[in-house]
Amino acid sequence: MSPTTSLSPNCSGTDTVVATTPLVTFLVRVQETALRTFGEEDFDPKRYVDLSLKSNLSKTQKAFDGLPRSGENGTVSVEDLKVFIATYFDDAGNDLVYYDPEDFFPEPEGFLPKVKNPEVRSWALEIHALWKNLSRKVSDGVLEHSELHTMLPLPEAVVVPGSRFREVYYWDSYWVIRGLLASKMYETAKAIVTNLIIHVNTYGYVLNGGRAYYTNRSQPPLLSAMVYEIYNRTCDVELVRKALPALLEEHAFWNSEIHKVTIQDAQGSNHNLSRYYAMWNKPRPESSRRDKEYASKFLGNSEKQQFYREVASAAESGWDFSTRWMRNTSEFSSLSTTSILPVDLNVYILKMEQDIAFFANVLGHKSTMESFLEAAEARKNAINSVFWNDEMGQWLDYRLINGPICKESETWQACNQNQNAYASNFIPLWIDLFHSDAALVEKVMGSFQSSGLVHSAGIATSLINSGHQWDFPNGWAPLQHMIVEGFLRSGLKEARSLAEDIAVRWIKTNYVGYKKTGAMHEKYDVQKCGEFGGGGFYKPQTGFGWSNGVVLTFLEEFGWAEDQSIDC
Ligand SMILES: OC[C@H]1O[C@H](O[C@H]2O[C@H](CO)[C@@H](O)[C@H](O)[C@H]2O)[C@H](O)[C@@H](O)[C@@H]1O
Repeated sequence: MSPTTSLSPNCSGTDTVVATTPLVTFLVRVQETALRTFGEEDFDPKRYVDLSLKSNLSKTQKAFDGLPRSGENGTVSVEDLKVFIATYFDDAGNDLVYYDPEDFFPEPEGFLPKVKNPEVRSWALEIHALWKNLSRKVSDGVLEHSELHTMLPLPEAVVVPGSRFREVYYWDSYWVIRGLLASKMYETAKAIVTNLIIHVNTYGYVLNGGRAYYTNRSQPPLLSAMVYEIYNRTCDVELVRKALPALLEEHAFWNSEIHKVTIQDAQGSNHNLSRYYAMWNKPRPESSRRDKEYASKFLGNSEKQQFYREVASAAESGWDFSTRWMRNTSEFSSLSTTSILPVDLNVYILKMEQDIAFFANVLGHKSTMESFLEAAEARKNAINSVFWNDEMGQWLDYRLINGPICKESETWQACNQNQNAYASNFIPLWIDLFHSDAALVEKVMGSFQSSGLVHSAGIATSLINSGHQWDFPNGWAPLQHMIVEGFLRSGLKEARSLAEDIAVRWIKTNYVGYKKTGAMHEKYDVQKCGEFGGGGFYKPQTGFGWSNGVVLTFLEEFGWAEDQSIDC
């Protein structure tokens, strides 16, 4: 699955596409047939690209082509398709087996010492026990016959987000790991990191998720942050030794020609920043019909291909989908992810640079340490010059004037900062380079409190109710966590109490939602305590890896007093 590249002047690699597997291509045909046969109700396209073959592909394809068809569309009957699927496939999810983590104890020693309230403590233990439900190993069948599966082989245990997300996800794993550390499950945390390092060693980057159809893109790059947190708790130098070469490779990926953009500031200095850029220009196999539906608005083939790249790049951002990536916030087909320099992505890469310098120091690699300290300093300056808006007291995404078309460099213009309020405008506070500046934190805190993003049940993703899941009124665990941790780590008294206030609202909504539905949810509605979120192109999911991780992390940090109410 090596990248195929054709070069255009000053624009090398921007039409890069990573080929998919014949199995994925075939499963998309089965998926399209299933939609025609079974209809829209309860149809999840991802289920079909997650099916495993019982025997070889050509035999299965032959049987599929031989199914009796009727009408203009060549519709297969419900009965025939059901029998075909049952005969030739193992159901989605059979390619992973439940795994009993050896480091799981029902009540680990030193678990959440600050949680005194018995009701909250027993709920926290239930959340902790969910790690057992979500722990998996790739089955032996996948390891022996990978050509029969879209699941990619990985040797170690993983923790999946839950429900339809039956494989490891890149950025989800950061909050899963934070929760595992609160649960004292250090070996499980290391196993996840080992798998993600294998992704880098195999593909050159960490994949969006552990499936063949995710090989064309990554996700918000938080591998260094995972290693950093584990090292902080375990002092495992061997993990750092194993991770460092992979992190150097990952850093090169995010600074490669397709991702790197140069902006010249008002003073004439050049700054390098990164963008999301998926190596794919077709419908996403896991959501092919929706992608095609929107692309049908475009007439030309090259416009369609560009649109599909914008869709896949939005999936790479983890914010799939959001008005953040749209030129016209009410028009999904105006998606232009690759023309945007995102604040949060550059913060993650800046953290990666700092972490690499830290790890290089641990291992005594002086010149690597020095060059990454320099890289971090340069990116910090770039973030300040391109994203910071002093009047608003926020960092704003920057829209490229020339769109995705490549140029040597572009000149910065204030009007290209996106002034809409997004939770991502506050993510820089998460890292110490920004939260250690007290005057800056005070200014950003004021701006955050008057942004309209803070609601009774948490921080909204945006102010725009677009129907997309990374917009109002949804709140997502990772965004709550980074903003809370940023304020908290500033050390300012007022910022700490703001952080605690938001964490308490978030814990309550998760708790009440759990009591009402018996489940932890992927996202929540920040307007109504105890309600889960909606919108987007798939049904709301439960499980849920990062929500569990953030609740445990918040409870570990802030605790819960004996007499503190947990109700909304
Ligand atoms: O199937 C559609 C999309 O699903 C994923 O995105 C969402 O779930 C992920 C797992 O929790 C999460 O990491 C992401 O932020 C969510 O928006 C997947 O990552 C997409 O690539 C996929 O197209």
